[in-house]
Amino acid sequence: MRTDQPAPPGGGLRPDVHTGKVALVTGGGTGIGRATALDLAAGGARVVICGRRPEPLAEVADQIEALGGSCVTVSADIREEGSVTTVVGHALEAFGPVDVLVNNAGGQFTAPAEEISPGGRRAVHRLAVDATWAMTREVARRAMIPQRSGAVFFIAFSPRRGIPGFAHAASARAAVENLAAGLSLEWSRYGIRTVCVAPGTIATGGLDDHYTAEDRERWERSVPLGRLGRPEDVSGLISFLASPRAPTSPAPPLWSTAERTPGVPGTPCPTSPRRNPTSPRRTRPPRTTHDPLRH
Ligand SMILES: CCC/C=C/C(=O)SCCNC(=O)CCNC(=O)[C@H](O)C(C)(C)COP(=O)([O-])OP(=O)([O-])OC[C@H]1O[C@@H](n2cnc3c(N)ncnc32)[C@H](O)[C@@H]1OP(=O)([O-])[O-]
Ligand SMILES: NC(=O)C1=CN([C@@H]2O[C@H](COP(=O)(O)OP(=O)(O)OC[C@H]3O[C@@H](n4cnc5c(N)ncnc54)[C@H](OP(=O)(O)O)[C@@H]3O)[C@@H](O)[C@H]2O)C=CC1
Repeated sequence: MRTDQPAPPGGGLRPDVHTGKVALVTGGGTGIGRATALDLAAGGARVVICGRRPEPLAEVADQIEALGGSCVTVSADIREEGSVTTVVGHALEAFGPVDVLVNNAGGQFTAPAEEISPGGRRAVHRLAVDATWAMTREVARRAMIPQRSGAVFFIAFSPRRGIPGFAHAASARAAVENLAAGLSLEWSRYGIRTVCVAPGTIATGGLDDHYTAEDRERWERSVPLGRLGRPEDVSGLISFLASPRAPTSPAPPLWSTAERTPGVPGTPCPTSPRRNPTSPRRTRPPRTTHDPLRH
């Protein structure tokens, strides 16, 4: 099978596969979230996307509408108290009950574990774990539990055993993965499926902005296919799993789009330059290039 072909639009699914559904994608303005919003819309879903910056959201909405779909954007920082309620309120008001929630918003910096401050760890967990749970609970209570159906997606990391430089972020995703597994058992009584997708390393703007070319080359070498994944690899899987074709009975709660060679002791931390080099936080001790796992 050729693996370098462009991904088919809509993940190759029928253009009416999601007709009548409402999907909410957090972080839907860029990368994996953008591809997911486009794929779900290509299948006929009406889509709500949120993120902090309005510009990328507007671009995605324009793209969806140009293809004949419907998209509402909500600019919000979902870590802030109240913003989750606002986002869900907008979704319900615009399109009615949400059928598909994709908890995609997330991010982190990389640093040797011992240099991650409590505030840095907290910043990452507030987004990956707390905001994700707040969004899931809000959508479940206001839409999915009352209508006794729904599909909730979570994004984890692969490899799943821990990643050097990501002690805070990988542990946050482990929490999310466990949440998906627990909810899939608990909420099956409401007809709600909860699924965790663990992408490998996916070539997105987020990856380009936050990691060096050297990190990227090393990641590419670690992928058996020899190339990074595409956002459409992940969005196509999510679109399929949100469709009626997806397995419904005790669905495996974790799906992986790619597996990388697991980090072995000695794998150096990726470097993560700050986006704004004039940031006052640059005054912290320079990040070392030492290998935290090598004695
Ligand atoms: C397989 C895995 C591959 C995954 C790839 C992807 O996910 S690609 C997707 C990639 N996309 C993304 O990753 C999305 C973009 N990422 C982000 O927006 C940020 O990384 C964020 C999620 C932490 C946002 O947090 P925010 O706006 O709240 O940040 P803030 O500036 O207010 O700082 C809060 C705390 O964090 C600390 N701190 C921050 N940076 C560093 C650093 N480099 N070093 C050390 N520490 C750092 C900072 O000092 C402070 O702690 P303190 O001083 O109070 O103790
Ligand atoms: N690319 C990869 O290799 C992998 C990515 N992932 C995860 O997949 C998800 C998407 O990543 P990717 O597309 O690569 O990266 P991006 O950085 O492009 O996507 C992150 C999205 O989340 C939004 N976001 C971030 N913080 C907040 C916030 N506080 N409130 C609302 N929205 C927010 C961002 O928009 P804005 O900045 O405007 O708020 C952005 O649209 C992330 O959770 C990432 O960690 C997981 C494994 C691998």
